[in-house]
Amino acid sequence: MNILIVDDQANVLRTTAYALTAMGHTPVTAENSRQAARQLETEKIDALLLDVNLGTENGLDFLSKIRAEGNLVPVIVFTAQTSVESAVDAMKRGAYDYIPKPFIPEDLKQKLAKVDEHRRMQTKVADLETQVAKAHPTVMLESNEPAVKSAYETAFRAAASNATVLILGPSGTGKTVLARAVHDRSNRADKAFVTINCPSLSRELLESELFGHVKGAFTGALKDTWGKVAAADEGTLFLDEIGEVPLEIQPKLLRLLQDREYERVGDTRTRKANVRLIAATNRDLAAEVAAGRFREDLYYRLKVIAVEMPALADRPTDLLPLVDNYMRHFTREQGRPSLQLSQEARTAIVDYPWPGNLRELRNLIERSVILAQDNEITVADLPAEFRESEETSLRPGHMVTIEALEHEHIRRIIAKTESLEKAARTLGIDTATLYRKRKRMGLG
Ligand SMILES: Nc1ncnc2c1ncn2[C@@H]1O[C@H](COP(=O)(O)OP(=O)(O)OP(=O)(O)O)[C@@H](O)[C@H]1O
Repeated sequence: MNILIVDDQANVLRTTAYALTAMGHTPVTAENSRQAARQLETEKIDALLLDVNLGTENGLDFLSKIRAEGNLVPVIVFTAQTSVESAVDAMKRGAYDYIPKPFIPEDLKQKLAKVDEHRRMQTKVADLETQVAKAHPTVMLESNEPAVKSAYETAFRAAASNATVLILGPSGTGKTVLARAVHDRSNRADKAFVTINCPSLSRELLESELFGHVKGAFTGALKDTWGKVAAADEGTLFLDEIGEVPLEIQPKLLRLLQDREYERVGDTRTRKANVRLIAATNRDLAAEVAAGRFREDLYYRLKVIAVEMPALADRPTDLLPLVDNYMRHFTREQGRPSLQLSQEARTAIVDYPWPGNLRELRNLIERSVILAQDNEITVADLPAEFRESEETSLRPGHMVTIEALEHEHIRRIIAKTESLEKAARTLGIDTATLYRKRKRMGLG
């Protein structure tokens, strides 16, 4: 942790800094409240050690002041051995803990370990809160599709390393969910997972959002800030839509990847950040490189471990398990445990091309569960595009050839069943025959 020590006695500053360094922390020092305030503004401070007696100043007044400004940094107060009152006063004013002076390094170490644990819990809670807010249905990370299985396997094998993972694929295919799953399987799982959505910000804002800035760096930079790179220190930074990062920022990302170094906007001091990067894009990065919109060196650096999430239309055998997964989740969430999906509605879902991928499917199931009037979701409960596809599709009794009907029937049964064996059993033919038919019809 970066720890600020505030004490007016130079020897205390020196020995405490020495002890902190030996414990693996980075000490920063200040002799009075003015210097301390400046350090809090310019440095990323994780904990503060504050002496009650700061010469002519009272350290506890400084504590009250930073709390009034909304600064929640954990503070451990140095109190005189005999003064119970100042310890009580310190706790009342928002100190995290106190330690009587002189102290032995072991006591300080234990108190700091508690602070560190507290910080971790705070990050975890913030993280869980965002997850809950997004109300992710139970994520399904199994698949019957070889392409998806291989994407998951590669990504999870790389999870334990610090390697950058690039996740490609159309919008709504689960790139963010996969990035999160990689983080959860890494040895950084108990640290922060920080997301930055690149296209939603202008170049200036994106740069400052990533790296932070110093006061006055640009119009509107009213105070020093720390960016998401600093927030993700020791954890994972997820760059969503990296294909849209402006060319000017790309070299800075490359430097962060290669040297783990960066500077805040308007700052000359180089800082280190131990972040693991996961990036995603729905753009064809090779084409972006060819068009001169994406740096080739960054592209090669990113694509060392690249996985591709296919469109939902290319995952036919995953479709119904995903539907059942969402049905379970939303019927529970909406308190409608006996609600079912009718066979016709299932067929309409199988027939639909799913341009919006998993996101569209999730939204459809959520909407249907909320709106269904009886205990069954029927085709009539689905939006118009599903009913149209049902009416225009090939059905017995429509003016179509037997071959076209057979083709359509086989396609749907394959899409609905988990294996070719099961499909063959449903169709009443043997697997080898189905295999041949499928090939001839171009369904495999
Ligand atoms: N494996 C999964 N199991 C269940 N639901 C999933 C899964 N993956 C994604 N989803 C759901 O699909 C939706 C889109 O997922 P996600 O945001 O990860 O896609 P994305 O590819 O990152 O999209 P975009 O490119 O638009 O950012 C979310 O609502 C998510 O809950």
